[in-house]
Amino acid sequence: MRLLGYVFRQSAGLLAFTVFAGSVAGVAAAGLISVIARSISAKNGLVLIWPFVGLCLLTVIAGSLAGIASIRLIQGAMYRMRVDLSRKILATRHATLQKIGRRELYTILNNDILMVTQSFQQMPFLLGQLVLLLACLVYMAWLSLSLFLPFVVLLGSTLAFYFALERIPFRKLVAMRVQLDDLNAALRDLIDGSRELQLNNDRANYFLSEVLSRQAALQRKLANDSLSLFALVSTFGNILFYLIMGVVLFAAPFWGQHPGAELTQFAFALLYILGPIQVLTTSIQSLRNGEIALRRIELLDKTLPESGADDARSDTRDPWTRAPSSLSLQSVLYRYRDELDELSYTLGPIDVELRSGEITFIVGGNGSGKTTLGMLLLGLYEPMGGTILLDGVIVDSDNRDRYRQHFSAVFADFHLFEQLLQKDREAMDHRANAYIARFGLQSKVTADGGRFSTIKLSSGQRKRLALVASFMEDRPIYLFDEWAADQDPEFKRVFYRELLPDLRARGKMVIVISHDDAYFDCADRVLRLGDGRLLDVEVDAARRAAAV
Ligand SMILES: Nc1ncnc2c1ncn2[C@@H]1O[C@H](COP(=O)(O)OP(=O)(O)OP(=O)(O)O)[C@@H](O)[C@H]1O
Repeated sequence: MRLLGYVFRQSAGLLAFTVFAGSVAGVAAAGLISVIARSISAKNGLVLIWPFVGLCLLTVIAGSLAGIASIRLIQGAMYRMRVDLSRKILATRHATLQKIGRRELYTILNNDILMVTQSFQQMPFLLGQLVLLLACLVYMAWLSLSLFLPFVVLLGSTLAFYFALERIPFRKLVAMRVQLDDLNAALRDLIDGSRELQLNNDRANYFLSEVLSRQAALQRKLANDSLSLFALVSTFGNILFYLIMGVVLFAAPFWGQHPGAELTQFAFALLYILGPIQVLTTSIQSLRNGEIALRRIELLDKTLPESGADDARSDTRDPWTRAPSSLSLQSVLYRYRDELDELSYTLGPIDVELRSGEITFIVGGNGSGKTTLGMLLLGLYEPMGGTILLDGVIVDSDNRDRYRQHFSAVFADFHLFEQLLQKDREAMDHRANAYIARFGLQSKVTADGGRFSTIKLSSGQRKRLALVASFMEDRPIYLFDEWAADQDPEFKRVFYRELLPDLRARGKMVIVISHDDAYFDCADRVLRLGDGRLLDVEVDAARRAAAV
């Protein structure tokens, strides 16, 4: 039902057509049974040949149309589900995404959507079988009400019993899906940490036997338990059904007169509906898988805000029409909470003002809060206290998305896109190739057709390419988090002594998180953090250094 509900919301018309075609196929198949059953007891069975051929054709045509329509319906629904979720993820606060966790997001986007697709895909066939079953029941009632009534009561009780029993393997299936997150985390560790593991066989063996195999074995156990139980429940259900057939047929002579032909046709219909019943009971497990996956997707969907609910999208009114000249933090506070929702770290309160045409360094020891302050400045974290003002305008959830559009950043754990992700590819290629040459990468990579020719480069080279992408954005405010950490001495000098002053000369506000104390003199202002507090603000560092 959940699955049908979702598809219905996506495209009611196509769903109605699928249901209609599937039902026609089911009714036609039931008509075939009636024709075959009648031909067994008819004196001249040949007269039924045209109805037989016609119903065969109708079953095939309606069944095929239902199949094709359902494929389009489901693929369309899955496409929209993927795009909607991706859009919502982009509209979600970074802190919320961090809380949900990468592995959960990956499992939902990869595994769960695929699972739902597979589960949906059999819907029209199952619907056809259900309609066939219902049509056969109607036919059986028409054949003999006195045989049908005890049969239908027994069938109803068996089905109720079956669904009560089926809750047990269903619970195991839910546990299996929950554990899949842990298995996927181990698999990601295997892939991301393969170098470290290949260097140390003892660690690799421990990882294989104690981490990965353990998770894989747990998944196997849960799968074995749930699938075996499903198979048992299904077989049990089928046997009960045979028992019902036996009870109805053997006991028939004891409750009323039944002509031979009526009994034969009823027995034939009974045998025939065994097929749809078996199909429906054995497909329950796959439907349940789809249902569990869809629940995870819906849960994520609810956790993520409606488009624009977290931070209004940038199509809202822009309070900043000119390039900003000042960015102030007033008593800004941010707190991390641990798994138990207890406070684990506090940054701030921080009061500081940054200006355009200035280079500001944020310095301090590991864990002093530099990156956290950077995230607050970028508008990727929302302050838990205090205010951020850009050109005197308070940044809030109505304008935070607009605010973010003033920044370009290269994070310490940056992500390098192969595509330039900008329109007007030709002009962009031209600009990108100019930066590529300036950053000394022209022999390694080119920009062509809106993408880099390769991103398989050394880590320092990849970082230079990330700088190309950042410079291409041409934003009024730049933030670099330990950008120069893995650059050779020559390019480090170029970065601090040429590129940063160039940006400053172009009126940009430049924020640099750095441990390179040899270059602190490049800054107009140095913010020194210690244990989440702003210990010191050194102003005019660059000018004083030049004067010495
Ligand atoms: N996602 C997170 N969840 C919980 N706590 C975090 C998280 N990220 C950082 N912290 C905590 O915040 C503190 C500051 O981290 P931050 O990354 O801002 O430091 P940093 O000064 O940039 O350090 P480094 O120089 O090592 O990059 C850390 O001590 C850590 O305990």
